[in-house]
Order: sequence, then C-alpha cells, then structure tokens
Amino acid sequence: MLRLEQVNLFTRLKSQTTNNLPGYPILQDISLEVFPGDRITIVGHNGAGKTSLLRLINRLAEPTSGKMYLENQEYQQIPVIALRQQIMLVQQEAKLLGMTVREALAYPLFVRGLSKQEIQERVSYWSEQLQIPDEWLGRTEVQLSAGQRQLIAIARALVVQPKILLLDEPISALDPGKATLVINIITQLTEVSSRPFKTAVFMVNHQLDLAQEFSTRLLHLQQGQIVSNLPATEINWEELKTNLITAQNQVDENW
Ligand SMILES: Nc1ncnc2c1ncn2[C@@H]1O[C@H](COP(=O)(O)OP(=O)(O)OP(=O)(O)O)[C@@H](O)[C@H]1O
Repeated sequence: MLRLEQVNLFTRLKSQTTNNLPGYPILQDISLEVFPGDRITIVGHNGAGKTSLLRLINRLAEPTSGKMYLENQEYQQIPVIALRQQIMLVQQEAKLLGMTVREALAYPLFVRGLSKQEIQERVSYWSEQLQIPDEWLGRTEVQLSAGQRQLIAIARALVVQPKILLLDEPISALDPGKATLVINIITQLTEVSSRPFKTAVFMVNHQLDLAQEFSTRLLHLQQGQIVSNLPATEINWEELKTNLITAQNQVDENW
C-alpha cells in the first residue's frame, strides 16, 4: 500500500550568497512497507523525527533522496491533492481555520464532491461515534478546549475514511475515556472489511500502555533513523519503556 525506499530528508539551509548549503539530516535511510489494516505506533524521544516522517508521508515535506510509493505509484506521479485525498494527517496543533465545527467536518467531504445529503449523513454518523454533542457544531475553535479541538481534528480525518491515517499525538489532550473511545474507533477502521479497503494507521503516541493495546507494529526512531521496526507481539514493552526513559534523560543531559 505504502512503500518508502532509502528515504532521506535534510534541512534545506539558505544563505544570502548560495542556496547550496548542505543542511543537516532529519531522517536518514528510511525504508518501510505498510499494508492495509496496519496499526503502527511511532516512538522516539523529542526531535527523533516522528513528526517529520508523518509530514513526509503526507507530502508536506519532500524527500531529499529516496523513493516513496502509494499503491505502487511513485509519489512524484501522484498529484498532491489526489494523494492528500487518500492520506489524512491530524497534526499536533489542531486548527479549524475560523470555521465552525460543522463546517470543518463538512469541508473535506465537500472538496471530495460528496452530495449535501451524504455530507450530512457522514458528519452525523462520525459525530455520534465520537460522542460529539450537537451544541459543539456551531462553535469555532476559540470556543473549544484543547481536548475538544483535538477530538474535532480526529473527526475531520475520520469522516473522510482515508486509506492512510497519520496521527501525531492525537490523544495527548483527551481524557482517559475519550482516548479509549478514539483508540477503539480507529482500531475498528483498520479491521472492518465492509469498505473496499482497511485503513492503515500511523500514530505517534508516548502513552506506551495504550500503544501496546493498539499497535500491530512498532517503529522506533532515534536521531532520524529507524532503530527497530517490529510486530507488536515481538516487542518487550517493559524494556522499551526503560530504553525510552534512559534515552530521553541522555538527551536532556546533553542539552
Ligand atoms: N522545518 C524544519 N527546519 C529545520 N529543522 C527542522 C524542521 N522541522 C523539524 N526540524 C528538526 O528535525 C528534527 C526532527 O523533528 P521532529 O519534529 O520530526 O521530531 P519529533 O520526533 O516529532 O519530536 P517531538 O517528540 O518533540 O514532537 C529536529 O531536530 C528538528 O529540530
């Protein structure tokens, strides 16, 4: 479904005299293959490259070298709009861009050409699934709490029922009940086969207990490189927790 082959991402530094400064590596030699229904948790300490990897897959960043394929078609051959119709990114900072919640949920469906009735049906179906109360629908982002905004950002991605869902710390502001609800709903999306495809999900998540329940694979990034990419059943979760805490402490000491 999605394949990355030896992808590198470097910062592009510019000076007043040249555009050819080398920059420094953000992601190095990233190769991975993703299949329908995969639930991939990405872990790694701050600055390891987790967000950059999601931005690369959503094409908000262009690889410096290497190849990326969606359904065996090279990224360069896919118009960006077509790619983003299949791959939805929920960023850490949810923005509704001045829209009301109702408009924000309807907009991605409108641009995909769904009829007014289909849009209404999808918006009410997903609002109900995520337990979004009717009274929120007329609000704008300044009238929502951080957790409420996060839930709306997730809903806005789910209404589209994308092939690939990229979630950057999607449950960090949610209370435990809502976090579990979101995890369960997303898990169903990856399993239900009534649609022509099962969604594949990448989730950056520091809550390893939830990650352990959720994931089918775990991708561990360190300084822009994949240090492990294993099925969740092969992970020693206790060891991973200790490793991540140790790695984070070492980074903090170096600062
Ligand atoms: N636009 C940019 N220009 C230059 N450097 C960048 C840019 N975006 C990210 N970086 C650098 O790339 C590295 C990876 O950043 P990234 O945001 O992907 O890390 P992360 O693992 O998501 O971190 P966190 O857990 O703190 O969100 C960091 O060293 C960061 O400073």
